[in-house]
Formats: sequence, structure tokens, C-alpha cells
Amino acid sequence: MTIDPRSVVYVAGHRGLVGSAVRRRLEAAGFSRLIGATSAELDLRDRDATFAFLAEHRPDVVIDAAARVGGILANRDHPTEFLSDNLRIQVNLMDAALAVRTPRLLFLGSSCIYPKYADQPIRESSLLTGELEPTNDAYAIAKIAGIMQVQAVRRQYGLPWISAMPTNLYGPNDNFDPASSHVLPALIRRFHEAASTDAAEVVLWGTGTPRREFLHVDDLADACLHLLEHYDEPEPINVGVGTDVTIRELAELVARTIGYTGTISTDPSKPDGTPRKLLDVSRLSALGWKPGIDLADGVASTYAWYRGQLGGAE
Ligand SMILES: NC(=O)C1=CN([C@@H]2O[C@H](COP(=O)(O)OP(=O)(O)OC[C@H]3O[C@@H](n4cnc5c(N)ncnc54)[C@H](OP(=O)(O)O)[C@@H]3O)[C@@H](O)[C@H]2O)C=CC1
Ligand SMILES: C[C@H]1O[C@H](OP(=O)(O)OP(=O)(O)OC[C@H]2O[C@@H](n3cnc4c(=O)[nH]c(N)nc43)[C@H](O)[C@@H]2O)[C@@H](O)[C@@H](O)C1=O
Repeated sequence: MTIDPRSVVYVAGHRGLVGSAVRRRLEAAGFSRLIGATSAELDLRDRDATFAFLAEHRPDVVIDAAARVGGILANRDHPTEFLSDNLRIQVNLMDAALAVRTPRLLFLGSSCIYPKYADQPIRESSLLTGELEPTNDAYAIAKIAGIMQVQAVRRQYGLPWISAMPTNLYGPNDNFDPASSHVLPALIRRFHEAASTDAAEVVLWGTGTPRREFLHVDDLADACLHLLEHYDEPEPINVGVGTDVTIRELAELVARTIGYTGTISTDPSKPDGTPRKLLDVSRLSALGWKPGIDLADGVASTYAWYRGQLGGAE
């Protein structure tokens, strides 16, 4: 299924890590009729406003990259908002898209939808086979509901909507706030500040032993376009790189990239989360897609981007 570059594409959440990368990828592919709205302009939790926006623009394609997103502590400490906001955002968006019969929609979930102790690497068929990781169960349940909504619309209305489940992402426009960010931007900031101040020690949350898989967001954006053109099944499809590292290994890579030579220690009073969540990407590979940015290069370019954002504030 080729997507005509003259299509009207609504990227919900276009200023975020994922949405901004998807926009860049679509622009590079010649799409010129991209629409978007900030959360201040259109709060997707507002059902009437969301219906009015979709009725006005009638997009050919909707990519849902709008969500309340955060790292392990933000998820653990704000389950109410992670459940309620995400349910409302995705239900309103998909109901409004259904009302105007949007022909193609991509819903983005996350690898945290799978059971905490799923067999590794995690196949899509692991969904709903075991207990969730408690630090992000509220968020995961919202995302699982989104997958179900896509499947229900496909079954009842025959629209070729799809869901993709990315692994942990990073890249430009990530959230670098120490309290609410994911691990990779958190470590870039912490090691940068430690190197700048000659700090003797950098402390990692948790034990440093959990394993995570990291995908550069430009690769995810490329995969999103590939899926819109090549994937049309009700099951969600995993998007990852197929390899993972321990958090300590990630920290050592970030330290090397930044030139930090002090001690790296751990704080086991902070949660580890799930011990491992490596995605099985064989279904995506069979569609002819593979990632292009390796982790060391991706960390280096993201660090360069971060420094660029600091400008004169360093
Ligand atoms: N980051 C990661 O590691 C991963 C992310 N994902 C998924 O990718 C998607 C995007 O995540 P990511 O880009 O990282 O998140 P970001 O926080 O970077 O971006 C989220 C975007 O959602 C928008 N948004 C939030 N709330 C609302 C609202 N009420 N109304 C309208 N827009 C809203 C924000 O808009 P504004 O800027 O205008 O406020 C923001 O641009 C999510 O579905 C997430 O689950 C999946 C796996 C891993
Ligand atoms: C994408 C995914 O993101 C979340 O899950 P997570 O993978 O556990 O996310 P995380 O990136 O925050 O942590 C990864 C690991 O890293 C360790 N860690 C060390 N030091 C820091 C640190 O400084 N910050 C953070 N955040 N983590 C740290 C941390 O203790 C953990 O062991 C979900 O809530 C869910 O929202 C989701 O879908």
C-alpha cells in the first residue's frame, strides 16, 4: 500500500520526541500536507475539540504520537494521570478519526505492554499472558486498550488501522528533565553535568543490572512510514533493534562519549523496573525493515544535539 505524498497526514504530538522525528521523515519523503496542533492549541483530552479538529481537517492518515510519557519514576508516581490522560487522548483521537472514516491510522504503544517476565526476546503473542511490571502497569493498560480499539475498528468497520510497539527510544527533542525523563537522556545530562563540574561520582538509579533495548527515534520514524506502506494486520508489531545492554553498560557508553572518567555507582533504593524487555523483531524484519543507527553513533549525535540546545548556557 503506497501512501501518496499528497496525503493529508495528521501527526498528533508533532513536537515530541517521536512526533518531531516522524514529521522530519515525512518531509524528507516529500509529504507537504502535514498537519499538527500543540497540546495548548488542541488538548486531545477534550473530546468536542478533538472531534471538531478531525472534522475540519479530514486527514488521510493519522499517526498517534501524542501521549503522557515519562520514565520509570514518573510512571510509578503518577499512575492516575498516565492511565486517565492516555486513555482519553487515544479514545478521543480514534473515535474522532472513526467519525470521519480516516482511511489509515497508526497507533503507537510501547514494549511495556508485555508481561514483566515475558520470554525473551518478546514476541507479539506474549501480550496478556502474564502480570505487568508494577511501575508502569497503568500506562501499559492504557496502551493495551489502544491496541484493542484499533482491532475493534478493523473488525467492525474494516478500516486498515494498525498498532506498533516501539522499544525504548532516544534522540533529538527528548525530555532531559532529571525527574521525569527516561534513562538515556537522564544519563546524558547527568554525565555532562558531572564532567563539567569535575564531579567524582555519578549515581545510577537502581542496580544497573536491568537490560534495555534502545532505538534511535529517526529509525522509529522510518519504521513508521515503512509500516504504513507495508503492514496491515490486527496484531501490534514490535519495533526494535534486536539487541540490548545493561544500564551499567549504557552508562559506561555515555561516560565514554562525554569524556567522563569518574566513578559510576548505583542507588538500589530506586526501582529497577522490568529486568529485561528485548523485543523479537522477526515480523518487522520479514517486512524488509532494519534499523540504521547503532547505539554508539546515536548516543554521540544525541549528545551533540543536547549540547547544541544548551547554547551559551553551559
Ligand atoms: N520515549 C520512549 O522511549 C517511547 C515512546 N513510545 C511512545 O511514543 C509516543 C510518543 O512518545 P514521545 O514522543 O516519547 O513523548 P513526548 O513526551 O516527547 O511527546 C508527547 C507529545 O504528546 C503531546 N501531548 C501530550 N498530551 C497531550 C494532550 N493532552 N493533547 C494533545 N497533545 C498532547 C505533546 O504535545 P505538546 O508538546 O504540544 O505539549 C507532545 O508533543 C507515545 O505514545 C509513547 O508511548 C513508545 C516506546 C518508547
Ligand atoms: C519506554 C518505557 O519507559 C519506562 O520504563 P523503563 O524502561 O523502566 O524506563 P526508564 O528509561 O525510566 O528506566 C530504565 C532503567 O534505567 C534505570 N535508570 C538508571 N538511572 C536512571 C535515571 O537517571 N533515570 C531513569 N529514568 N532511569 C534510570 C532505571 O532504574 C531502569 O532500570 C516505562 O515506565 C514506560 O513508560 C515505557 O514504555
